[in-house]
Amino acid sequence: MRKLFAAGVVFAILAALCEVAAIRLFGHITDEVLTTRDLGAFWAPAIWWLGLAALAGVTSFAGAYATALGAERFLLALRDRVYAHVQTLAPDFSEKRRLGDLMARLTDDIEAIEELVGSGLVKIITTVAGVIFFAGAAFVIRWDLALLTMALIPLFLVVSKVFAGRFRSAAALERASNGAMNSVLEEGLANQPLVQAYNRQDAESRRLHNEGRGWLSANMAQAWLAGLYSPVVQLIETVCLIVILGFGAWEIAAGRLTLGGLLAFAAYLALLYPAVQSLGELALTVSEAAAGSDRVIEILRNGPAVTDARDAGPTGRSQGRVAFERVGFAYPGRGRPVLRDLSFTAEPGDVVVLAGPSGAGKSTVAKLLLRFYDPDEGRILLDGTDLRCLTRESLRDNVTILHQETMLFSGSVRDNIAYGRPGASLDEVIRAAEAAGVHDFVKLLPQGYDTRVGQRGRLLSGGQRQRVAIARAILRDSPVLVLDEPTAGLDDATAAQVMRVLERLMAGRTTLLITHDLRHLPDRARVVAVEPVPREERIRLKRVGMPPRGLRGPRASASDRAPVLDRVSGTVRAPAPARAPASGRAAGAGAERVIGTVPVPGRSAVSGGSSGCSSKSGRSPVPPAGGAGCEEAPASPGSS
Ligand SMILES: Nc1ncnc2c1ncn2[C@@H]1O[C@H](COP(=O)(O)OP(=O)(O)OP(=O)(O)O)[C@@H](O)[C@H]1O
Repeated sequence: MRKLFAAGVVFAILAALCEVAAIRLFGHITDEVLTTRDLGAFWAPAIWWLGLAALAGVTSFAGAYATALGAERFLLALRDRVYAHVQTLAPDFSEKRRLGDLMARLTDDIEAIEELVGSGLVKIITTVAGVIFFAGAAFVIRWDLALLTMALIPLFLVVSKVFAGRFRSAAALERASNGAMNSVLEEGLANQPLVQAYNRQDAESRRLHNEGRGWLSANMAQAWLAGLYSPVVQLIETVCLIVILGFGAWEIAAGRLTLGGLLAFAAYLALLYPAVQSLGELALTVSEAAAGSDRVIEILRNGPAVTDARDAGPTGRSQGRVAFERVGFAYPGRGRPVLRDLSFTAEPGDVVVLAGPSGAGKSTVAKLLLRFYDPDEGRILLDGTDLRCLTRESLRDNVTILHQETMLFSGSVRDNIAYGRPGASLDEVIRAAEAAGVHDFVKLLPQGYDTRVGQRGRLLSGGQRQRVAIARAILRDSPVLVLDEPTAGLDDATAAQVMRVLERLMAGRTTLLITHDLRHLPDRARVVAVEPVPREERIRLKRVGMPPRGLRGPRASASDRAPVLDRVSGTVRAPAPARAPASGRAAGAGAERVIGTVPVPGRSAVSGGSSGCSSKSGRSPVPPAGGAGCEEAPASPGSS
């Protein structure tokens, strides 16, 4: 790209030099041919002039092409870079923002940066070079006239400076309102079924109109400034030309300047002043570009919430032993912790159900397991290794999450299933689809596996989308599985059907099942209740036992109803024998039971030494908060 920009500069300078030489020839023709009426002296300079014009045409085309190519490549690379950066940030980054605004930053505003540092830079260099050449040539003809010309140039610069400041504010407003307008469009289109079902079409149109009005007035402010700028500058230019021509006429009358000299001088000025003027316009473009670039830089300033430690290593295929050891966590910027002293273990083949009220922090457990964030206290282990000692890529290769809201892309059914394992063959896709119960309905689709599923899979039913996502997870075949509310909102029969499909997926894997719904749990399920952290500095740790399915209910004996106890690290131990659920709460499933109350340990209680990355024990002492023994790579903002 740099080479292309350099070539653009060189060609543009060559073109400018050709113009300088052509004007010199014009002066020569005026003095040696027109004034002397010597036609014989015309042909040689005329042929040179033609040659120069052809060369100027070729070089200016080559310069423009090289600059455009460099600019487009720069744009492509910059967009890739910023998008790749956004993908390193915790998903909450985009969730907290308006998507339309984010997209405007990734498209229009990035283009503005290109204008600033790509083609803009080339334009600045070549315009400055043009100013120097035309001014230099004018100096050669008459240095005193040229000095007078130069003395008038600051007038242009003062005017452009005054305009540029105002233009930047207007451009910043226009960028922001463009983002706001895109957000309204994106939200309105993404939620179209809701908009129509709630008869909110007019309200949405009004919302767009209001944002559009803000955008319109910002654009008009820009148009007003740009429109005013040109006549003001042209007026100054005309004044300058009249002064120079008047002075030149006086010099000709005194016999100190030839007509050809004055005409060539005027021709240089005719190129010089527009060049100076376009330098001023560049100041406006730069102002506009700077407004856009501020918005992109704001994205780049956000660093990822976690980075790989310098000594982090990849893990191969994990066995799937997961352990949370006295984990405490608060979202960045939120003082109140979401999780406090959470401990549980899950062995390969286990199904650990994370149950608890809405907002208790169940999904946060999944985010911590995927290492979107690191815990503030305690640690999380995979096969006995602290997650902070693993590379995020290898960790995530071992964990598959099925989100509550099924996420599909707008490609075909096959594309969406194969997303779980890029490069999977059609046979593998079909096997996964069969296991997930997708194959039967896909056979009925017009193009089978090549049928496109529409934006976010909207052309499929909710249940079909969910099964495609399950097939994708089956194909991914990772040892640890996180299922986030897979049966939320489903009736009993459908929930049972979904759980039957999921059981195939869960077989042989470690599963964390986040749910409020305690129906249809597999026999081996153990329930860990996640409680909201109370405001006071004490925490009640709840444990829940799930009697095996089929043994719940009134006919089960007391021993049958004994909970399958979770292993608990820390101070809480297995409870006294279980009591039968009092009132068949939660559709007869094992009712929640508080098994212990433990004080929140002070920092000294949890800082019993550091495990270091080499520790393989899932029961090793809890390290100091935030330290796992791995060296954190510096999370320099914007440097991922
Ligand atoms: N990115 C975030 N930044 C700040 N707070 C958050 C963020 N995500 C979640 N929270 C807060 O953390 C708490 C726990 O959220 P979480 O989604 O883990 O709850 P949950 O138990 O999964 O709830 P539900 O059952 O309703 O899905 C909530 O109070 C929520 O508002």
